[in-house]
Amino acid sequence: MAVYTDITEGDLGAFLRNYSIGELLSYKGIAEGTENSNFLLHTSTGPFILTLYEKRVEEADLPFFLGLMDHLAARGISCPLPVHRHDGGTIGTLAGRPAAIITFLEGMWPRRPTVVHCREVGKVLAAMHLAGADFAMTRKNALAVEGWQELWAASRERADEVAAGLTQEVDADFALLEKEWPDHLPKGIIHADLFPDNVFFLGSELSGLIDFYFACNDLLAYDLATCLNAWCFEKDMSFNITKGAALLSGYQSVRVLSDAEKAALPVLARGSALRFMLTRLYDWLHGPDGDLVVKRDPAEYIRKLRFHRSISSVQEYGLS
Ligand SMILES: Nc1ncnc2c1ncn2[C@@H]1O[C@H](COP(=O)(O)OP(=O)(O)O)[C@@H](O)[C@H]1O
Ligand SMILES: N[C@@H](CCOP(=O)(O)O)C(=O)O
Repeated sequence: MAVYTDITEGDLGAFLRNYSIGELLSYKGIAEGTENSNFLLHTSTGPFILTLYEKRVEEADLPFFLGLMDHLAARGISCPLPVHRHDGGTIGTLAGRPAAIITFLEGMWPRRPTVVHCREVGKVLAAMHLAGADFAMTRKNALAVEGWQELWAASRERADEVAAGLTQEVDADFALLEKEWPDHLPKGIIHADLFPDNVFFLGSELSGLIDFYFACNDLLAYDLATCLNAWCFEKDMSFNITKGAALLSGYQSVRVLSDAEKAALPVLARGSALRFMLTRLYDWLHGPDGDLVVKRDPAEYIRKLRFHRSISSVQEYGLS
């Protein structure tokens, strides 16, 4: 993330009086991340994460996100737990933003994902899909095709400033995706942003998942396509088929893909690459700047989109 909203010690102290997490020893803003403002708190009972929810998070969705973490953790998926306040709730207000405290998850996200990481992520993604099956709440994906169109409408005019020819390329992507988006595939709870910085490892062991603030109900295979994009490209933007194979076989060791899901992977991966290119492009053109704000480069996803446009068979993703 970043820090978009700063807090004062006085406001934080008053906010913490609603919790039984001990005495505040220190706090600092976390520069990592993109969407919300996060702070690392140290109290006399240990470390915690304080999140102030920003622009893309609707307050009305917070019970879904926080309830999902509780639900998944109860089914064996390691993730942070929302800390309850004295009044039983998990959501308060700090510096004018909705805010919550979650437990601290040990581990580090992999800066250079390996084949082993990819296999582990495939397995945990499938396990999360199965564990989410009986979650009682639902949330529509705000960043499905309609949401992409809004981002594009707000950025299209200046897209060629970012990459020559982008306007024409993306218009063609929309024409294809609106026609071929597969609505008939298995749906359920998806993470929708399972990038390396949202998966923690202790050594080669996966220690847990964070950042459920895009989670929603959508196509399960779309979540897998997002992981292909986020985990299996090298720094030079070449697709690493060995990593793709590890991710897909890890996933299928827990949940087998149907033939229709396999066949849809190219269009899903293209749609997912478009989605991340568009949020990055929008933030690049319209997002706030600041010392603790790191903007992500849309160019990476422009190149991934070009790769997916060139795919002629799903075997090119490493599917055996
Ligand atoms: N529960 C947690 N335990 C440990 N570190 C966390 C936890 N949640 C967030 N962080 C830290 O905060 C950073 C940003 O969190 P993230 O949820 O990805 O933010 P955003 O939603 O703004 O992208 C992470 O990269 C990690 O360093
Ligand atoms: N993963 C997205 C940005 C969302 O940021 P995160 O810190 O919540 O993962 C991207 O890479 O564009």
